[in-house]
Amino acid sequence: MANAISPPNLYDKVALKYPIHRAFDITILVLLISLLVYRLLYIRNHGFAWLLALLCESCFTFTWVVTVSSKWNPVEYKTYPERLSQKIQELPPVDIFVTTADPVLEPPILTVNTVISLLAVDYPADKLACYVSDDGCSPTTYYSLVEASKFAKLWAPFCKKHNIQARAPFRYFSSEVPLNNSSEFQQEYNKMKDEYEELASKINDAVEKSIDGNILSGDFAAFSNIERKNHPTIIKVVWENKAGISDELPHLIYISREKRPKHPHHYKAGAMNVLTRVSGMMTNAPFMLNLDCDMFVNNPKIVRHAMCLLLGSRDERESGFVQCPQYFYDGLKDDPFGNQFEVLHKYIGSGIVGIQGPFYGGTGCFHRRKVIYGSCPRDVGIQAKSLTSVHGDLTEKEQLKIFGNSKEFVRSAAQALQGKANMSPQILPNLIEAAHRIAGCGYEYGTGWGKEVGWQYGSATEDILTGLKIHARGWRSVLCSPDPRAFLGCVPRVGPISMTQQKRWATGLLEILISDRNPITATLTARLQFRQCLAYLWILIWGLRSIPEICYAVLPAYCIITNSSFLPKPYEPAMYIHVALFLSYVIYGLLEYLETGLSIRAWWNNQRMARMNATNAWFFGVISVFLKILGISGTVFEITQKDQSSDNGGDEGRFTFDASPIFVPGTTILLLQLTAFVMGFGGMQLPSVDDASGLGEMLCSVLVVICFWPFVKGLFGKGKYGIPLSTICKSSLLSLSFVYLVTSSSMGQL
Ligand SMILES: O=c1ccn([C@@H]2O[C@H](COP(=O)(O)OP(=O)(O)O[C@H]3O[C@H](CO)[C@@H](O)[C@H](O)[C@H]3O)[C@@H](O)[C@H]2O)c(=O)[nH]1
Ligand SMILES: [Mn+2]
Repeated sequence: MANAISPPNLYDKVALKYPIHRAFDITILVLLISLLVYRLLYIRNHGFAWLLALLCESCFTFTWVVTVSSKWNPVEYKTYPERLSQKIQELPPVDIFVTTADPVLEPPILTVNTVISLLAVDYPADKLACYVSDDGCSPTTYYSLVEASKFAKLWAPFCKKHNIQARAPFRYFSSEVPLNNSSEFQQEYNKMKDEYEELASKINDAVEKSIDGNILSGDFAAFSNIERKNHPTIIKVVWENKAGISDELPHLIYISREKRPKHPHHYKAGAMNVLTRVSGMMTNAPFMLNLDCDMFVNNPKIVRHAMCLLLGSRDERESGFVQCPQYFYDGLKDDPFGNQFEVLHKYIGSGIVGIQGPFYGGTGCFHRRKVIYGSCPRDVGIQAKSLTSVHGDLTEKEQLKIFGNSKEFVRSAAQALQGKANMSPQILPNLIEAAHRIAGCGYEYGTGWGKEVGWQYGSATEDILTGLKIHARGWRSVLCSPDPRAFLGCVPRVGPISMTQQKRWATGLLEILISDRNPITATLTARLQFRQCLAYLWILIWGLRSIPEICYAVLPAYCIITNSSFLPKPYEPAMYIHVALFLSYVIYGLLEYLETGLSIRAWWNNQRMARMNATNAWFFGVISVFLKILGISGTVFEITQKDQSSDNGGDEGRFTFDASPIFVPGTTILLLQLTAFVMGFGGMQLPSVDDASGLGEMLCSVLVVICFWPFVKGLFGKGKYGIPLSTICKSSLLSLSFVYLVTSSSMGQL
């Protein structure tokens, strides 16, 4: 029994080697620095355009430095769930959280599929409990869950018996009928298919009839006469695994937390904290898995894979949390909206994994309950008091202050902090009254929730902020990327929706950067590693990057209009720096895409979307943070619409527009280039001093137009494919004022 003495590893950490990539990284860095040196040396001979180019290129160089640092040591984890039984006696309990917020933007059938797939995972059912938070307070969602739990009682055994991979029924039944000739399987398959169709049609009917709030009764009475943003807490035990049987269904609990108009509810972070507390009181599992409502289980063994990482390391500090990469299903071909992030995951993602560990991505993540409650890794010892207010020596009074005024909850939290599982199984319905109190909107007032413990408030990207807080206390995190992929979610399939999402991210990230919880402070005063700080900066500066991007996109047009230059002339040797930089950047990008198995078209789409997102969505992120600082408006979490299959009727992937001001910057940049062409070719340029614009500026301007080609099409498109007239008017006005201003000020200088 050699195994008993030294059990095998539950996982391996493998360093990945990409020497060619490193060569490109360094080459581009050297070229960028040479460019900056060259600009500085010749700054005296040149005008404003040169200075602006220098400033923009300094920003790009900084971005490149943080990118290279983030990518430098890529790492991958391999997990061996089949060895779990040799290493541990009993699998630990896991509480699962699913959040949904709007039955229209997030159709209940999607949420229900996610929940069903979770109820059917390959893990002892008595060790799981699934909590669904419904910020939409929708009786339709509740009804759908009740019906879904009935279906899941048939579905889970079917999946386990036949070892089905796709455990979200809509996914399973939308693929071809599996080749299994046994008549028993065929019979069961047909039965399950009928059952699922019946469930889907029931849910569909409920959505269409949209249950009338005045006539709700019985089990639904709690939903009668309420408003979505003004209602008491509703908690319902949809299904309880009373006898604790491992092949029954896990518990399923519905929660709609209290909302009142005057109380901030902190969007998803607020919902997560309520889920944390209610589950703490009911099942108090030491591990928690959280998922957005559209992320279904694609690898039924995922909880076991995660356990390899959570239980397999000698020091639990190594795995403060386990994040699965966010992958999507049914993404459009060649990623026209640049939002599938495959290349990003592969290179930057695995690079960050090699530093202090992946960022928390908001979904598909396994947390340790005690880490969420604010604890530090053991080895931090005496330092803990400076890193967290939740340390070993808290009195009960202090605990009540931090965790809120509920003795029952504080007792469960103390257990969780000691890493103990819930010893005595509880009868769930008996706990509902106490649970109501901790789900109330006044409960957190004056406590540590949102700041010292739980999901962090104050940013629209609560995920990054919460993960940052955890890393700052000295925890590391791990990436779990089994084959097949762990979870799959929806990706926006329409341009404007994707842009709104990017805007929210840029907003939330910038909110973190300017707050006192930024990574620089965390490195100086806490235990965030220096290179992890650079990795956080790489993502937190998304919004700010819009400013040099916009300036650089306007620069060629500016130079042509004012007849000045920001590039060396074609015969000057310095031109080689620019050409080499351009070529190595393009070749490197193509290499990454082709190696990932993507097409050249996908590379181009991503490049162009990166420019369009930066100049439009990210810029609006900056504006909304600016308005927040001025106190003019608060930032909001605009929910991403999940199912847009019918929205783009036949012409999927074509960019569409709406009347949102988000498209003004892009349209203006485009109109400026067009104006510049007219002035350049029409001989309307200003007379030049000695530094006339030339071929370089013209080519750059053409390149900008090509990047903004969807906007060119939008200028001439009709309906949703066209840029609305109001946007064109605003942009024309902006462009004209710009041309007037720059020409009149240049004339003044002559
Ligand atoms: O008031 C709210 C708003 C949102 N949500 C839920 O939050 C999740 C994420 O919202 P979604 O609109 O899908 O945002 P995405 O941009 O797709 O989400 C990404 O970015 C978010 C941070 O901006 C993270 O929280 C997410 O996990 C991550 O997937 C969904 O389950 C929502 O139901 C709530 O529960 N309450
Ligand atoms: Mn989402």
